[in-house]
Amino acid sequence: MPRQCVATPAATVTELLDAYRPRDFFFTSPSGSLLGQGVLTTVTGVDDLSDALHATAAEPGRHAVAVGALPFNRTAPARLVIPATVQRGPAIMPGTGATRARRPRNGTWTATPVPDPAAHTAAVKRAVALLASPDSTRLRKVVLARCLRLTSSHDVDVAAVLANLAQANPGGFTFAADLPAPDSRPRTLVGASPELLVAKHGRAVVSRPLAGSRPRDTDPTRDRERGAALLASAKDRAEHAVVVEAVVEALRPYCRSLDVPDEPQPVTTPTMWHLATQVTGELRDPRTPVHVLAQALHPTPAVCGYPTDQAYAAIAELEPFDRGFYTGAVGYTDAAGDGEWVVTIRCADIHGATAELFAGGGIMPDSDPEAELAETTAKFRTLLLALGADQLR
Ligand SMILES: C=C(O[C@H]1C=CC=C(C(=O)O)[C@@H]1O)C(=O)O
Repeated sequence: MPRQCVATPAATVTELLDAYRPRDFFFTSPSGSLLGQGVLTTVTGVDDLSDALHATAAEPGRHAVAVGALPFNRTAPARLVIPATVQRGPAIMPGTGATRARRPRNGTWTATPVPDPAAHTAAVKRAVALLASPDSTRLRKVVLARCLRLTSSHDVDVAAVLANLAQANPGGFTFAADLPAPDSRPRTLVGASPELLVAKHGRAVVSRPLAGSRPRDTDPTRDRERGAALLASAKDRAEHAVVVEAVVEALRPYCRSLDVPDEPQPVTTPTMWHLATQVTGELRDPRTPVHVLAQALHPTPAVCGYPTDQAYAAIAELEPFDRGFYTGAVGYTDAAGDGEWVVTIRCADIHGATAELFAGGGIMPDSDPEAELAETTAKFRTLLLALGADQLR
């Protein structure tokens, strides 16, 4: 019987980041940090995760932990791992300098947008037409994304990118997850998501969907105006409401009570404003594992659209690339079924000297194609800054 060694609490976030190597799993959130190293068991279906966790005998008195990533496509294989060792640490305390940035040694970059900006605005126009079409009266929202393929003259320093993301986004969910690679070099999904898909502790469940965005402005007055304009925007509030409705609909069967604020809140990351709603609930059965809730919620209309099947079909028609693990979920579950899973956005898929960055936005009947393009450009900045490639924007 495999045994997992879990040390908790173990280390500072900086120690965990310094110990991180490609192929490990790293996750930090406002409630703590985790580093998983080595592999005891690998699982490709989220439905098999609970059995794998229970089969893993933890050290006496300790809990086993499963970590990993779910792809956007619910029928594609997930990458879920029970690591050989897990170290837990505290959350990053914003403003305390608990983490430090590293200068990435990546050489010179070339960038290829897929699709190119003009093709993305054309796809947004087609989506707007689809949303208005009498044939698709039920399609209310679709999320369209684009990819920026970067190639460096050197292999990308994934540990430096991860440290930079953690340092620049102390209030977010920064992660690195190993992915199946086409050769012997590691392939890593790395990012700093602002969006909590679901967290569960005992009976308590929390989801914080985001939808509706504006780029930040360097001028504080104009920046505040952008936040206020976002909160006042009918288009963004409608886009947001679709997501909250779907989150509530997915959680309701599992919860004996749910608390849903009437109004969204404007929240910031270093690069973006978003509308957020914190949904909290009490589970009927506290043994429901958090990954089961994540699977019930995924994909929310924040990353796919609504209704899901029609939105999924529109994405397949309009996006000229495979999303892979972008707009999936990343997180961990412990032996009690508690844990956190976040929406895989503001991320890159890094393999050798290439980094594929992804960014999308929710398209509504009144979306402006140029504004949607600008939104994706602004969202790329989270990763471009961490890569030391911000000059490419
Ligand atoms: C799909 C993405 O963002 C989603 C999450 C927050 C806000 C969004 C928006 O305003 O469109 C998107 O729904 C992405 O960042 O790639």
